[in-house]
Amino acid sequence: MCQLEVLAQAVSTQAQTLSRSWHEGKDHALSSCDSRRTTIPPLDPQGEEARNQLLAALRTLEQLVLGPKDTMQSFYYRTAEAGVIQALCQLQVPRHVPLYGSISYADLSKKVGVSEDRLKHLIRIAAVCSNFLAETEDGLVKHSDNSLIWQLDPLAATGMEVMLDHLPSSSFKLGEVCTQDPMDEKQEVCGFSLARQQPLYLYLETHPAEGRSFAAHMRAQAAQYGDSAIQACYDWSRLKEKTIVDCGGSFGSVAAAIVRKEPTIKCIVQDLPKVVDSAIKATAQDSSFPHDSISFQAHSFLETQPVVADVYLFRMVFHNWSDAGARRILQALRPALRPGARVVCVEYVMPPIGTAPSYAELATRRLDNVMYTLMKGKVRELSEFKDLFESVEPDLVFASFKQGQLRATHDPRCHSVLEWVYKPASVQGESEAHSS
Ligand SMILES: C[S@@+](CC[C@H](N)C(=O)[O-])C[C@H]1O[C@@H](n2cnc3c(N)ncnc32)[C@H](O)[C@@H]1O
Repeated sequence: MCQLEVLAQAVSTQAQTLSRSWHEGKDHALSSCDSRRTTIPPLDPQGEEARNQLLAALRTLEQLVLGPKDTMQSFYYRTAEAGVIQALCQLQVPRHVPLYGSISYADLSKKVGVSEDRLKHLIRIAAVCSNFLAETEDGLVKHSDNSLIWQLDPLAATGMEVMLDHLPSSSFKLGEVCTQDPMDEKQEVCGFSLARQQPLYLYLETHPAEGRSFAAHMRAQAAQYGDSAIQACYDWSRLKEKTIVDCGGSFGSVAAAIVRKEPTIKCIVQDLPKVVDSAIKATAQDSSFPHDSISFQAHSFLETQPVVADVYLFRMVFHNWSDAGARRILQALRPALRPGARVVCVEYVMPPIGTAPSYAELATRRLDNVMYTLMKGKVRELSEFKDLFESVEPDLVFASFKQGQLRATHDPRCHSVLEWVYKPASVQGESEAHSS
């Protein structure tokens, strides 16, 4: 059998397994007005693995069928097609198309102030190329599975709009970034800042509506699977009676998940002053928030850490920072470290090239690209994490690594956990002397 047939057969086998798992639950209809589902239904482990394998096989199959020249063309065509979806969103088109039923081009044209002819072209491009919006048999505009998100999950839709507005244009600055900062020494020189003349966080501050949408979308993404992903990723019972500083802990949802699992833990959530202000206001109204166990503190992790604690937690922080920035964060932590203190990172970790299933590596390399483009961040391999910590504080001894799930599409279950313990050489020397 040739590669084409082998792949096609793999697709068929995996599709059968996926279909079995998919149809086991009652609620299996994909995004539709009736199911109100914008994600695939929960699958059993076999179904999950079949989905991963299927996505990888379909991608290889498509490239094989296209051949190299048409594959390369499809890359820039798709970028241009993302531009069409961005334009339709900017014009608020998907919000004017009703959840049920349809709208005429004439009415849509009046609502968004663009000619019927131009709308027809744009919507037909989006519908045919990206399954975004659709036409009824009578030539009216209705939602497709993909555009339904704009009606069913406005928070996700707004987050996607922010990404569509900025990610493609920022990514086309990467060459310039590498020319201006060839050694990755300047955190502020990144695709986003070259495209928008200011870094992402300042841009979001000066565009408050976008800032609020972006932050809410990010929080919703991080909170997928509720408390369970964070509670399962580490044995929090090992930290009974301990104090954790959650560095860059945002609105305290991670801290809340931890103390709900292990109520003897005390947590201090640190973040930038504006975030802490909003977090205090938001949690004050939330009677389910474990106020007795969690306090908030405004502190930049680029400044000397003021709290001596048992554990310093960094969840989804380091991937936002270049090595130079990450070293600053660790340097600022050093003065607070006491023997036995732990540093725990909950992060996406890049598998060394070619070692993980291709679907998992693809998803993680995509994330690496997004982080570098938007923030000069980096998704690190385990060895890169170890080198980073070693370069700043060799007495932080690497203690453990727990691999997150390998999946074709990322969610908090994919987070790995890395742990270091502070064992200063002098203390290590003393304990060795006592034991001999
Ligand atoms: C990707 S979010 C992760 C939030 C949270 N740890 C979680 O896992 O959901 C990064 C967080 O770092 C915070 N942050 C950025 N710069 C910071 C700084 N210099 N000092 C403290 N926090 C900072 C942001 O406000 C944001 O809450």
